[in-house]
Formats: sequence, structure tokens, C-alpha cells
Amino acid sequence: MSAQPVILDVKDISLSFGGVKALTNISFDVRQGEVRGIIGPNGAGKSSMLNCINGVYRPQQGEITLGGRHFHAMNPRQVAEMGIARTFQNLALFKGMSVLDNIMTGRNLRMKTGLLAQAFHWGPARREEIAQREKVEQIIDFLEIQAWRKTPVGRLPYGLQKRVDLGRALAMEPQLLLLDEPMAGMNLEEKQDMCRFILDVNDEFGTTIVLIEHDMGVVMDLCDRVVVLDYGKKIGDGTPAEVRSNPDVIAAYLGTAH
Ligand SMILES: Nc1ncnc2c1ncn2[C@@H]1O[C@H](COP(=O)(O)OP(=O)(O)OP(=O)(O)O)[C@@H](O)[C@H]1O
Repeated sequence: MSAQPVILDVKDISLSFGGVKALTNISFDVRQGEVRGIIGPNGAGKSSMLNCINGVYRPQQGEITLGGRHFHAMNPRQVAEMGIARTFQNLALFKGMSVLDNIMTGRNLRMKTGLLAQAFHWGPARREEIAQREKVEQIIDFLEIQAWRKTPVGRLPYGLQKRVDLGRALAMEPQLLLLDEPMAGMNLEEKQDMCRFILDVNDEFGTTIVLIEHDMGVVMDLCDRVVVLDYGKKIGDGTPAEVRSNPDVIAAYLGTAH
């Protein structure tokens, strides 16, 4: 793993909301093809970190280097065009729309024909839609959700909705996938399924993954390397075995209810 190039380099990022320091001088890197975890107790700054990477928050200090390009802050559109997709802690799906249509929304950025041509199903737009549909069907097969293709997402159990959200992100064919607590709120079986899909995405598509997780056990099973945050500061960084035996990490986790 250490031979792989760094594709995302986070340097000295600080972010405050008024008087609250959400992140203080955070630096870490992500290597191509790895599963990188960000863990930490409640309010540690995990979501804030992800939101700096995907351009939702603008840090007051620091720099992010992505694929060799330096940014102080990015906008979400730029981020998507650079091949970063994310899933959300609170699902961002269209509940009344089918599984298929929800995943199709992830293809928008890849559509070449204009909206007007799409609306009228003109020749090239029609052909493009068929090609896009094929890609979406592949993702549906991959995630084993064929049986619910036409079901409105709002009617599915939570674990399956999370899988559809992953499908929407995969439809963007990302280089880097950011997962915000992909296992939160799931029962044990749903968690095991999601773990398997995350590892399969990493394995079969070679997608680099950064994931936020509360549950130490999950991270230990999934991640190649882990960053540990506590009160906005980095207190650990290394392999799961290294961070698990780090006294600062142990203290931070023993000091909370996790
Ligand atoms: N938009 C915001 N406005 C004000 N304060 C914020 C905002 N977003 C985050 N914070 C604060 O920044 C700190 C870090 O929050 P963040 O959500 O990043 O932590 P987290 O590790 O993701 O927590 P959790 O595990 O509970 O999701 C917290 O003190 C939080 O209250």
C-alpha cells in the first residue's frame, strides 16, 4: 500500500464556526486505492473534515491537494468534476422517486447532451439515455437491488436506502468516494452487507475510499489506515493496529460512551 501515490493531501486545515474550533491544524494524506478511515467521538470534527474536502465548508487556514492541484477551498461542482463523490449521514435521496431514477441522478454530470435535447428525447439524447441507463443497471446488479428497481425509495427499509445512496454516488464513477457514517443506524446484518459492498467497490473498481465511522470495530475491519480526531485535533494516524494501541486514542474513546 505504501508504494501507491498520494491522491489527496490535506495540509494544516483549520476551521472555526464563530468561537467553536471544529478543526485545528489537521494534516493527513490518502493514497490511491486505499480505504482510509476518519474516526473520533461525537463532535470530534469528522463531518467538518469531509465537508472541507468536498467543498461544502471553506477552511480559514490550510490547503488541500487533489490529483496534484492545490486548493485553499473548492466548490462542490468542481469537486464532483474532479471525481469525488460522497454519501451522506442523513440520506439525500428523492424519497418519492424510484431506486432507478435516484441512481440516475448520479449520472447527470456525465450527461453530454443539453437539458432541452433530453427533455424532448431528441436522437443523440435518446441514445445517450440508453447508454446511461445501462451503467445504472450495472450498478443496480452490483448492489443486488434488482428487486426494488421501480420501488419508490421512501418505501424501502433504511439499510436498503443507504445502499441506494451508495449507488447514486457510484453512478458518478468517482476516483475518490467519501462515505459519511455508511453504517449508522443499521442492524447487524445490514452493517455486514454494507461492509462487503464497500470492500467490493474498493476491490473491483479500484475506488479510493475515505470513510467516517463512529464504530471502532467497523473501521478496524475495513480500513488500511485511520486518522483519529478528538475535539478538532488529530490524536492518531496509522494502521488500525497502531491507532488501537495509541494511548491518546484509548483515552479519547474511554472518555466517551462509544
Ligand atoms: N455548521 C456549523 N455551525 C456551527 N458549528 C458547527 C457546524 N458544523 C459543526 N459544528 C461544530 O463543530 C464541531 C465538530 O462537529 P462535526 O459535526 O464536524 O463533528 P463529528 O465528529 O462529525 O460529530 P458526529 O460524530 O456527532 O457527527 C462541533 O462542536 C460542532 O458543534
